[in-house]
Amino acid sequence: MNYYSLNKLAPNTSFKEAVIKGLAPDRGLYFPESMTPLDKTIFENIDDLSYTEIAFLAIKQFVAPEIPETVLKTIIEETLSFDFPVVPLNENISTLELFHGPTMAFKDVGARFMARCLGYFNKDNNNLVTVLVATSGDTGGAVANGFLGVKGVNVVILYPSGKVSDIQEKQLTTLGQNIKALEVQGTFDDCQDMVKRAFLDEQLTGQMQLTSANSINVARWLPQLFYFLFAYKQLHYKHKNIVFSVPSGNFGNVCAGMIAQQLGLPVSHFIASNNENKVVTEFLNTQLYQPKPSIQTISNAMDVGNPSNFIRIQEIYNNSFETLKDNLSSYSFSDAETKSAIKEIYTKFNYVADPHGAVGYLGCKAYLKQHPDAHCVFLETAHPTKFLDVVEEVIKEKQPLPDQIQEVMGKEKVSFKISTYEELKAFLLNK
Ligand SMILES: Cc1ncc(COP(=O)(O)O)c(C=O)c1O
Ligand SMILES: N[C@@H](CCOP(=O)(O)O)C(=O)O
Repeated sequence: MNYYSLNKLAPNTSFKEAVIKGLAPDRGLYFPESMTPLDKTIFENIDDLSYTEIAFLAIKQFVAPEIPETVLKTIIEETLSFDFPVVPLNENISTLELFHGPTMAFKDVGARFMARCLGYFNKDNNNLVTVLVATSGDTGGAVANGFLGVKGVNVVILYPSGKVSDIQEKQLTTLGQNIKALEVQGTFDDCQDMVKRAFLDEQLTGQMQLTSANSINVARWLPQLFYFLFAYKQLHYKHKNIVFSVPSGNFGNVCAGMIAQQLGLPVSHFIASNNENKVVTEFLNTQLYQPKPSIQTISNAMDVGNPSNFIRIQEIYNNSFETLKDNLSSYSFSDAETKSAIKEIYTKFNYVADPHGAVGYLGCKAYLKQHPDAHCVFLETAHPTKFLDVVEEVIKEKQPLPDQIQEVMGKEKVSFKISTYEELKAFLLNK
């Protein structure tokens, strides 16, 4: 598959080059040149297919021919070595748990898939690749874990100081080896801007091969489409009118769901559920797209004021506002509403949700008011214990710590403080 830049000022490129570059030279995001819908029988016979078979059939067109099918099968098997259960809450609402991976956030799949693709592309050369990542909380930990010890790859993670949870910070600052963490005095958007600026800096790109492990990288973004197929496999026999409520920040996840829809997944609608960072909610109400500085909330991984992937979403729907509105609704919720939702989910359904999942639940409720016949699946994108302070305060109960979390708790944080792009550049050049 070839990819084109959404800024349309750079040459089209292969999957391999798109993964190694991350962002196109014109600063555009890469987008697949074509998408062939999957054979209908795949959806008809989905019960007979395993998760790895479904994932293989869905992604192979995007990575061929650079990743041979036998290699792809191994990459997928290693990537998907944990479960993706759907838990029903009532007749109209289920949750898809995406936190059973090593860092207990949905980013694990994309990070593990991309690390293995890059490892494969790098196996025969000695060129060192530097992976730059901006994180508002979860991407950093997942990328640190997924890329730890990958030959020929150094990872530099930028995170906003004081704006990630304690456990998230431990996950991204304690692994050592080829993983370095930079603590930025600023917001997630500042981190993301610095990363994007580095890709354009010829002094840097002349001396090192830089790539991104944020969802701007197609190998990080596209595997997220698996989740929607896995949910369908578990629900299709019970519910016909399935909609997904996706807690959204950088909009990579909901956009991956839309790719699954383009591949033929019978899903009738998407809901982008937001916290107070609501540029897309406002766009759908006003047709004005106005990025804003991000606001700090208790669903911190969604504190994004200028979501990278919105441009891909517009491309999927041919930049038509009407088509977009037919396929996407968006709602925004305050921290107080999110806390009430955590409480409600616990008291009504005896289920402990994290603040991001709780925003997704609220999105379901808002949508179901207008569409009572739908079955809404909200994505539970991180494990509640990653946000221990908030969750325990709301449900007033101590939560047991899963092994993955206990493992990092006692480790020592190592980070380097920076405030400006110049400091990032100096760090990269002196490394
Ligand atoms: C727990 C959690 N929920 C939701 C999101 C938002 O996902 P996206 O950036 O793909 O919109 C993130 C971060 O990406 C996250 O870590
Ligand atoms: N919410 C993310 C922000 C970055 O999103 P990405 O999907 O583009 O990596 C985080 O947790 O870091």
